[in-house]
Amino acid sequence: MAITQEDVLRALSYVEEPDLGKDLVTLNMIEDVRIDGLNVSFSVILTTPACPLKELIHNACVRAIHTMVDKNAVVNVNLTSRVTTARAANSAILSGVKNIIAIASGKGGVGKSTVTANLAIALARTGAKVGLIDADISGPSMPTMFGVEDHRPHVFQTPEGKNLILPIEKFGVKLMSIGFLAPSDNAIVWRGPMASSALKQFISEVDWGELDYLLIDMPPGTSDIHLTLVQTVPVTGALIVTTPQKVALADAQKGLQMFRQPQINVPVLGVIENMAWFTPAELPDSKYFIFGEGGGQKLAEKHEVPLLGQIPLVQSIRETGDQGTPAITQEGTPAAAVFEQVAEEVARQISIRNAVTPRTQVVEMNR
Ligand SMILES: Nc1ncnc2c1ncn2[C@@H]1O[C@H](COP(=O)(O)OP(=O)(O)OP(=O)(O)O)[C@@H](O)[C@H]1O
Repeated sequence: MAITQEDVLRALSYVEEPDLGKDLVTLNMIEDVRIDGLNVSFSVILTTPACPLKELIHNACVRAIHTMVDKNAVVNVNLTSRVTTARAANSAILSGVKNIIAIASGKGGVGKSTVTANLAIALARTGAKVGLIDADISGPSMPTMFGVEDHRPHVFQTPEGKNLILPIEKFGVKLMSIGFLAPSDNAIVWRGPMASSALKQFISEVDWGELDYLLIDMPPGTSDIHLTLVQTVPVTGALIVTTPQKVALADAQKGLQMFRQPQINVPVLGVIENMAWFTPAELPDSKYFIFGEGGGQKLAEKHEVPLLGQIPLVQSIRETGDQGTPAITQEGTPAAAVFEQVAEEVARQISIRNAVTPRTQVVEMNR
């Protein structure tokens, strides 16, 4: 008997998206079903191009067609993606941006900027449209890490007469940094209100265009800038970067709790443990837990959020950052593989958040 579209959809209605707990047909993830004799093809629209479950979903689809439709069918699954959003369709601010992600740490120097830079590039390399705001006034390091210290963003005028800044583009990421506005030895001027107004400018006066993910590298601790951010845009979720060290964890917890305060109410997507162990280049299989062991896991468990990854302390991560070619760009290296995995986990948690958690509200200002 000839295979029909109904046969195919019925079979695929038994394939579950493991994270979202519903089947692919109910989730409207199947499109473009074509049948030609025993040749069956269809598209599966994933929630992110960085989906770590790609292979699993692909195999489950093929198995479902072979088991429930025809064991001799030649199945061609076209995996593609449309990044989900929990933002309102008519947002006035950052209207083309689907997900706004704050990256925070409690303590300074835990590697938040290093993690953010690698994460942004890793997401862009999967095919996602990615922007990055460096709002870290304590030391805006993105221009160095992206190798664009000497670049200055151009300003252009829209047909409506509004001035817009064009972000710098490198490694497939659109970048704006406080570091582009003042030489690094002037960093001290970026205290308080000036930094907050720079962040607002980056949000409303930069031509971000369409983005799947806009990452915002926040200053360490909890500051005015954090409040400015949540009062200006609905933040999709926050990532907390920490080392396993006790003092870093205590500060990371404060940062995490700030986002969770009822009046702020930004979902915490998970914890990333950086400098989880030291691995010398000449002993790639050795792990020295110089900042303690398991701290990120404990923090994640305590606050019931996922541990999104553990990044080792390796010399090449520091060196490549200083050289303006972050570790993720060094294809085939263990460090690049770690950041790829972290990026997949982050994208996965954003998709889950968008499916199950209500939209974030902008925090009202109390004057
Ligand atoms: N996993 C790692 N392995 C080796 N070096 C690292 C690693 N992560 C970060 N570093 C290095 O540690 C230093 C601090 O990192 P980074 O500037 O990213 O931290 P930060 O938390 O953003 O700091 P700040 O408090 O200034 O915002 C940098 O020299 C960076 O290259």
